[in-house]
Amino acid sequence: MKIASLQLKVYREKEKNLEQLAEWMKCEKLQDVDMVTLPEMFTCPYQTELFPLYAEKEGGPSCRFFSDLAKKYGIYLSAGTIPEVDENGRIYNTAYVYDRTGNQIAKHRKMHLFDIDIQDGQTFRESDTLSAGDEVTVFDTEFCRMGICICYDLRFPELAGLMAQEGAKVLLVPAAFNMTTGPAHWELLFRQRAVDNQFYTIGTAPARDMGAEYHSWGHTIAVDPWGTVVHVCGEAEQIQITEINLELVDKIRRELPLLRHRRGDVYEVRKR
Ligand SMILES: NC(=O)CCC(=O)C(=O)O
Repeated sequence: MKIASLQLKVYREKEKNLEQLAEWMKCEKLQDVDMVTLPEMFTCPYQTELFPLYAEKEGGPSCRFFSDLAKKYGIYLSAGTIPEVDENGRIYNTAYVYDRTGNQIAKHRKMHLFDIDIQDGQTFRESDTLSAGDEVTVFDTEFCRMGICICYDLRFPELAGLMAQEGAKVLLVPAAFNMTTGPAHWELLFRQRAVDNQFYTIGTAPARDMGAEYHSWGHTIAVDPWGTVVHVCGEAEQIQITEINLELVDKIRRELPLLRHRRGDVYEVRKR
């Protein structure tokens, strides 16, 4: 299975972001991939006050655009995240995934809102305009089961653990770390979750734009189930191609059987 992760720049205009995606999709490198993954909030600059302005209902114009693109190229599309508005006017940071025929096969609302305040570093309060989701999300492809969570969600090992317990062999993470926590924790977290759960972790980030209000760390990354970094990008726009070796997942889980060695008789991680 071949996954292409697109580290794209985020423009202020929503339509321009969709247009650039359509252009990137024509690229030669993408013609034989099985899945394309996109960054967090890739149609909307990462600014809390903009989320309500860019928000769309599930099935809205951006969703239709993604679905058409998945169908046109016959690929799975993990369409990053976009702001979603529900019937009560609540806004979520939402990831949608489409199959090769354009059907929506997964939807994940970010569960852990990114509210941090680091002295002399990054401050952000997603909860100013966003609500949190409460579903753990896995989905099936013809290759394997996959899980998906969004950026800050990755910091919570129980969530990734639940997806592994539910059979995920690849974890997709649309994300946008920043210049404070990115250098310190980005690679560490992707490696840590991969080693804990013996699955691939794929993080897709926006390219860095120093003219934007929020500076993305970039560094779109793929880590294998042994914890080895398979690829990592820099800060500029780039395509990362990852070959997923599912036999490696099975081999590592067989030889170092962490999932079987959990002491379910003493502790457990479970959904409420
Ligand atoms: N968009 C996010 O959730 C950012 C998360 C982040 O940077 C972190 O350090 O965690």
